[in-house]
Amino acid sequence: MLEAEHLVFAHPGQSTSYDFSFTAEPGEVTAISGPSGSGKSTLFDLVAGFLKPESGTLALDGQNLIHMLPETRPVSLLLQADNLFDHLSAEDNVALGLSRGTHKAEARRRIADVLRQMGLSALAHQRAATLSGGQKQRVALARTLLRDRPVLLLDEPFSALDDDTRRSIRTLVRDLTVRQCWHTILVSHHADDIAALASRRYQLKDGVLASA
Ligand SMILES: Nc1ncnc2c1ncn2[C@@H]1O[C@H](COP(=O)(O)OP(=O)(O)OP(=O)(O)O)[C@@H](O)[C@H]1O
Repeated sequence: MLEAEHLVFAHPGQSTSYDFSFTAEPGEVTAISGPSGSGKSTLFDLVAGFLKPESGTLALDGQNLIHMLPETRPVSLLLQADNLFDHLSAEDNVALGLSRGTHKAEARRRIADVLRQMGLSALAHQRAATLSGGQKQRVALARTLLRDRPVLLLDEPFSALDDDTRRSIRTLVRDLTVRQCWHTILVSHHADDIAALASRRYQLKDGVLASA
């Protein structure tokens, strides 16, 4: 279980002080919604380690993550767009999810495997710049699968997609979350995304999270 207890933070020069507490279970999607400017990105930055809280704990299965650097945290992040390097192929973007020192043959096998699982084998050598929005999110998810960190932060990942693509990427997120036992946290303004995916919901208002 991922558990945040009183993660307290204030941006310099801002009057709002955040005090975040929440839990996220493995194999489940936990949804967080709240108006623009309510602090959703701030919360993600605290979980990912880009911001340091003034106090509080953030623990995964009892291990405190607060002192871990962003690159070593058990966390992956997927945004609405711009998750890929446009000049690299789909395959090379996915390869960025591999840990350093993976043997070449093993790397090739694992990359080909996740591309196949995500239905992307035919696009492996295509430059990311030439992919559709849905294909790009699929490639980004393939990289996340290769990385396989237990916490997945999703910041409006479906917003730029048409309805059919949105549904198929949503299904992928749900299936991967269950299969990989990820603690997936979804920030979304869309009630239908939340209804389709979330087992647990929080509303962010006035700097705190309330169960919704
Ligand atoms: N680096 C910063 N320095 C000062 N204030 C900041 C900084 N980053 C964000 N803020 C402020 O903190 C508040 C919360 O911002 P945040 O981006 O977390 O909100 P959000 O809920 O993600 O918004 P949106 O839905 O529009 O993306 C806003 O008032 C914002 O202006």
